[in-house]
Amino acid sequence: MSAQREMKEKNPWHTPVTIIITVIGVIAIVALVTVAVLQNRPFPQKYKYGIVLDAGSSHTALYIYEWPAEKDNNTGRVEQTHSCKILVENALAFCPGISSYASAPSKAGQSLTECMQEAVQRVPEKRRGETPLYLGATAGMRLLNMENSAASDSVFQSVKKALQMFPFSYQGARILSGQEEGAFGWVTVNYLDDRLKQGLETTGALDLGGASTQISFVSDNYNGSESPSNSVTFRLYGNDYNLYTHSFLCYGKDQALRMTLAHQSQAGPGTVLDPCFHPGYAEIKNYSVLYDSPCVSDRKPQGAPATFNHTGNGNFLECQKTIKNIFNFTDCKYSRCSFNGVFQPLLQGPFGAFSAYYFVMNFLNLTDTSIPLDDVKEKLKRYCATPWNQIRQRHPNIKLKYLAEYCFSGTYILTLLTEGYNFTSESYSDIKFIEKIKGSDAGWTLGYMLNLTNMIPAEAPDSPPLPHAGYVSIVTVIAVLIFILFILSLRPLWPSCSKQPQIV
Ligand SMILES: Nc1ncnc2c1ncn2[C@@H]1O[C@H](COP(=O)(O)OP(=O)(O)O)[C@@H](O)[C@H]1O
Ligand SMILES: [Ca+2]
Repeated sequence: MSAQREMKEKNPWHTPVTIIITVIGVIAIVALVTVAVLQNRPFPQKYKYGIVLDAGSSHTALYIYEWPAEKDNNTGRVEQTHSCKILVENALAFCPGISSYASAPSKAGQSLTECMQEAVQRVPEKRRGETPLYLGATAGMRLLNMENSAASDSVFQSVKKALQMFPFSYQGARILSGQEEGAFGWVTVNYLDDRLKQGLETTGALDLGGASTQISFVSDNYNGSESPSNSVTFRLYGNDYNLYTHSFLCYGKDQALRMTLAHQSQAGPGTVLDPCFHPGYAEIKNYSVLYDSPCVSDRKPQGAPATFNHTGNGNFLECQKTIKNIFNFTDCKYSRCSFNGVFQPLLQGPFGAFSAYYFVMNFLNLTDTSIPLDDVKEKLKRYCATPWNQIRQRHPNIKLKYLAEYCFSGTYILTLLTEGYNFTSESYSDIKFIEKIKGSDAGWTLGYMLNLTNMIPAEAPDSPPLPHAGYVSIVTVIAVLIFILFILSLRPLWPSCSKQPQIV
């Protein structure tokens, strides 16, 4: 008995002080690691939302964006979660832009109701009040404003009244300048591609609408001084960008078609034999409708009846020649121009081409730009020469207006890119026809919202040096090391073998 008591007394592990220290040590380590884990654990994902209405010349679309609530300032985090196209009741697949309500402005606001109600359902109730809501109108409203500013104001009144009824944070409805439309399209594409935060080479943006078209890119040999009105500067994530951008009003594909047709109708009243429409295509059209646009400077031919026969003969080369008539290539007061005397620096790719560029080239199966340009033209030549009744049979579900115009639209796109912007057989392959990037539509809306909500900082944001998992691992390893050191530091007190008591 006395030997056992002696052993207990000599073995320091059995002293109450050591036991208490060890227990406190273990508790401290567990507490340290737990605090590290809990304190730095990522928050459960909560999202914030933003809504942008794109009031284009041909239709209005609503986009909802979301981003993690605690990371307003980081790139690549804002995503499109929903989009809604405004359709008009009783008019199957007919989606007019707000500018078409010039004669009945009150209906412009009403037309937005369905998509807005959908948005209410999509945004959680407690976020609605803080969700910014923007409406931006583009070339359709620019033209209406030029033609009849009172009608344009009434349309905006109606739209504003309607939007303010919804439980979002309404931030205004306005016409974007062509420069903004081009620049924000460029921001969207480069933001979604994660090129801005990483300071990578940027992608140019080509946007084809119905009433205007935009080209925006960064060119190394362009500093903005030659044509200041084409220059937009940004400082994003600590990088400076000097962007060239131009918007050609009236060179969207619907107005370009109008200008081409008006030019052809000047040949004489009665019939227009149009190489940009399929053989067998024949429609009776109104001169007054054709000439009802500030883009068309020509007048209805003298002594013409109210209508004309629009017939097709499907000839790509002739169509291209006809289209060239709407471009002016002669006057240029700068070192180089695209067309109509507009300055354009040397092209510098890559380029993303979206909106109608994509819709048209996708329909024509021509989005693959690794196909040589001559082969693309050859395919389009064959497509244009295909009789109209065959085209209709092949595509029974495509809206007839689009179907009738794909030959013109494809030819217009190739003419605009090669003759207008000076893309060559080589640089054509720098273009990518895109609809979406990582699930978000390419277009000006996202860039517009990022800009107005200050979500792209001028300087690179500070980020924690370690990710959460790394931080927790390091704290754990250090805690365990401290514990081991502590145990080792008790070593002099450890019982030695020689002192082992003999149990008899
Ligand atoms: N599926 C489609 N096929 C062909 N063209 C389309 C399709 N969907 C939309 N478009 C066209 O895309 C263009 C979109 O232009 P929009 O954004 O409304 O005008 P803008 O940007 O000039 O204000 C219009 O010419 C419209 O007809
Ligand atoms: Ca557009």
